[in-house]
Amino acid sequence: MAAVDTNATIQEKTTAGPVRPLANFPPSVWGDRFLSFTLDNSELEGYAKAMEAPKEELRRLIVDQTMDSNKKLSLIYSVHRLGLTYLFLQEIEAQLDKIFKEFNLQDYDEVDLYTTSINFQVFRHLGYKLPCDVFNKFKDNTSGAFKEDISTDVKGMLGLYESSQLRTRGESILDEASSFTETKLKSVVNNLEGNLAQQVLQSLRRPFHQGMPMVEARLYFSNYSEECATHECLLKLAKLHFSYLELQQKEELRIVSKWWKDMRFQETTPYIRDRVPEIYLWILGLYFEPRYSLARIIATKITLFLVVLDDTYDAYATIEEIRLLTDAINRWDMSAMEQIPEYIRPFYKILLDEYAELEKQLAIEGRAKSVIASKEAFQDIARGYLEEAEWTNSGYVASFPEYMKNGLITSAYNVISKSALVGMGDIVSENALAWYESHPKTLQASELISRLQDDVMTYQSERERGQSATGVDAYIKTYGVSEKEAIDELKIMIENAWKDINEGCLKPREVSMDLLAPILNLARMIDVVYRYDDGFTFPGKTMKEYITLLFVGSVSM
Ligand SMILES: CC(C)=CCC/C(C)=C/CC/C(C)=C/COP(=O)(O)OP(=O)(O)O
Ligand SMILES: [Mg+2]
Ligand SMILES: [Mg+2]
Ligand SMILES: [Mg+2]
Repeated sequence: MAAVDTNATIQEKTTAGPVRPLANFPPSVWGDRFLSFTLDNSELEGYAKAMEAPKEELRRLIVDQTMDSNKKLSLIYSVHRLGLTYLFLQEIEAQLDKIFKEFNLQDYDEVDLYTTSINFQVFRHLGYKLPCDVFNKFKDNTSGAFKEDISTDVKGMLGLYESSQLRTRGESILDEASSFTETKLKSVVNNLEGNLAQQVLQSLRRPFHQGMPMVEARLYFSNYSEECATHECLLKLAKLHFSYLELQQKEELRIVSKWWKDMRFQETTPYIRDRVPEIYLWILGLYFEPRYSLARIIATKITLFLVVLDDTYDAYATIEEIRLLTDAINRWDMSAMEQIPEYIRPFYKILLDEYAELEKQLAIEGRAKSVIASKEAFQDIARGYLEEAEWTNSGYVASFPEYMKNGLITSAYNVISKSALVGMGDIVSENALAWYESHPKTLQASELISRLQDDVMTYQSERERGQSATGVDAYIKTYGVSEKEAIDELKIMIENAWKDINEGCLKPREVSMDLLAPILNLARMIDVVYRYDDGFTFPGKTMKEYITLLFVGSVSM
């Protein structure tokens, strides 16, 4: 082996500057693709106008007193799966209040598994805790296991599988149902055909409850054509609604893409993950309603700041630089510019300018507090990222409880959910903000899911890059178990956190569902991005598929 020329190596080291934990992240999948869209407002208004008639017709159907309750629930189910609930929320809740009040278990004695599961899903999705006892009759009284004969009822099994995702703690029949139905569906899926095959494949890949609402609505429209065709007005409204949303979302994506390009992040901090469409998709996952258009743009920008921050701390800055930047973020003052490294000054200036602009805008509506809450959460996560960096720098492996205390912060779900509130308007009242500030159980559960699901999917590459703190390694160290056992335990914690979110969304709720939805949907987006791999660092699968479905090509229906 040739003698190593130590002089050259030493020489290289001094001119090349400090050693940096570079990650060489894969480049953007999309480049400037979404910059060229131009919104035709008259086209948008045309869709809005065309929606009026089918919307009125559907409203009449929803309030129709002569309709049988199971048929009514089945219609509401399709409305919900198509993402149309928000257009009829009062009417739907009035119907469900009435039917739920009349509920008694005996009425379900003769109802088949599929209808029972549709009813169960509608009630649970809309916040009514229909008892899971409605499924008792499908279990064998002696063995206590699910009756084998239901496993030939594929639609019923599929409905039971989707129903089980809505379970809360203590509903053991649904714990069993989830694994029982998943096993059965996997064993038959290859022998199925047509829509039913597509429906089973779709749910096995990701159940509706863990999916991204906007995408799930499109998939339901494609794979449940029979259910969507029960009423002409439903089909018509769904198509027009998708067309309307697509134009609005393409315009929002253009706005944030142009902003990102104008801010020149890719030039000033080239080491970061260039993921603008992916982060916009993530925020779209929180809420797709047209009224939250501005909110999506604001939350996308702040979450893009988080990507710059996370990648700077994880994949570029030295520990000294991290300490200086964290202090500057805590000081939140332009005078701190001179203390931070040259390369991160543009980011710091844009960060402070953007927040100052938001605070000014929201102060006009008397709602600057939501901006301040987001800013304080941003300072909090910078301190959380510094803690991780200090552990890595010293090689310290935190205990699991210590890791999780910091990990709920570095999950970023506190700062993102608070940033999502900024543009939501008057629904974000003082007590809504106070509830978020109280760090409620539902938010903690969403943070835990984000932190631990990400760790399960990224710990190996982070370990290779010398990062000492991940949930997996902290768990192994604290409880002296194998890597596999640690991961299994983390997955159980994630499953239980889902049950807490499901519980938190049931009536009587602490706050309106409008304020809970971003938290629930943030947990859903973790499933979308990290169920099978690190879908954010490597966005060529699910995220690419979803972005293509929603923003590439027109609504072909
Ligand atoms: C943690 C998590 C999934 C956050 C989701 C919310 C979000 C979009 C945060 C912005 C930073 C980011 C993309 C972290 C995920 O990658 P990573 O694996 O580099 O995050 P890590 O450095 O915190 O592990
Ligand atoms: Mg990272
Ligand atoms: Mg990080
Ligand atoms: Mg990670």
